[in-house]
Amino acid sequence: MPAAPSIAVQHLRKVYGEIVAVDDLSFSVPRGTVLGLLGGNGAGKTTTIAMLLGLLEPTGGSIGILGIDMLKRRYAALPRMNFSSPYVDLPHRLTVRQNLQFYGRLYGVKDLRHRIVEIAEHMQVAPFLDRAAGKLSAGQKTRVALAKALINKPDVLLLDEPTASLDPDTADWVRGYLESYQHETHSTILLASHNMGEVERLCDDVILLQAGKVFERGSPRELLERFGREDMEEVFLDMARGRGRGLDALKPDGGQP
Ligand SMILES: Nc1ncnc2c1ncn2[C@@H]1O[C@H](COP(=O)(O)OP(=O)(O)OP(=O)(O)O)[C@@H](O)[C@H]1O
Repeated sequence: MPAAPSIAVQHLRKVYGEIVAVDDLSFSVPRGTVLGLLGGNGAGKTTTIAMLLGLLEPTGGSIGILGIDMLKRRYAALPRMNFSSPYVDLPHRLTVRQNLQFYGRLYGVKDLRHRIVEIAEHMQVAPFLDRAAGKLSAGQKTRVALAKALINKPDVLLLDEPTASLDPDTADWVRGYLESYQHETHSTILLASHNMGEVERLCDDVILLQAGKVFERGSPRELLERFGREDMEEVFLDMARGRGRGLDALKPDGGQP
């Protein structure tokens, strides 16, 4: 029997008053793969990630992570997950070390002292472990957020703009790190990003989201072929400017009314 996907989302919906932020979204992510979630501002990426984490209650639909129903038993899955987001600040007054200790305990990390030293070295935050988190530069904060996201060696990692604010060299190095982490641990990553090079490099599969709905889905290579483009930046611009075909165009009637 094939293994259950690490992430299984069905008919997910989130409505804020008149705004439909996520509209009947269904997808699954097999274990050991990376899914990219792409979309313009307001497409519903952050809302989707917040629902996967149980931070936001869906208006409808279901979410399974590692075979666990997140709407009923999320506390069984959370210790094996983690996330980073530029929209969620770590407590400002605590030092980086105290933050990592706090989250490490929350996730029940064994031999936490050693793990903090290890991840601080990997994410190159060791020189400012004893500085208050609120007093770091934007790029330093991003690296601390990633250290926090990896503290429990998660099986499922949700990354919202993981390289935001990083200089090109550091961003490239972080992508390399995530690539090796994913290969070594066979973990599953969901990546929301506006960086198309990052998506092409890291993702096995990509969902193009528009107004909370799936506009297109495929591997970067399939999307490039389907759109007749050379890189994902051009694919993204086609979608944003209404030149993409969308899933309707793949239906036998070509989406004709
Ligand atoms: N708390 C809220 N109340 C009302 N509307 C909201 C709320 N949070 C998000 N929205 C709306 O839901 C839609 C999806 O927002 P979301 O933040 O998920 O988009 P996004 O794809 O992450 O965008 P960005 O790339 O700008 O981060 C937007 O129209 C947004 O204005």
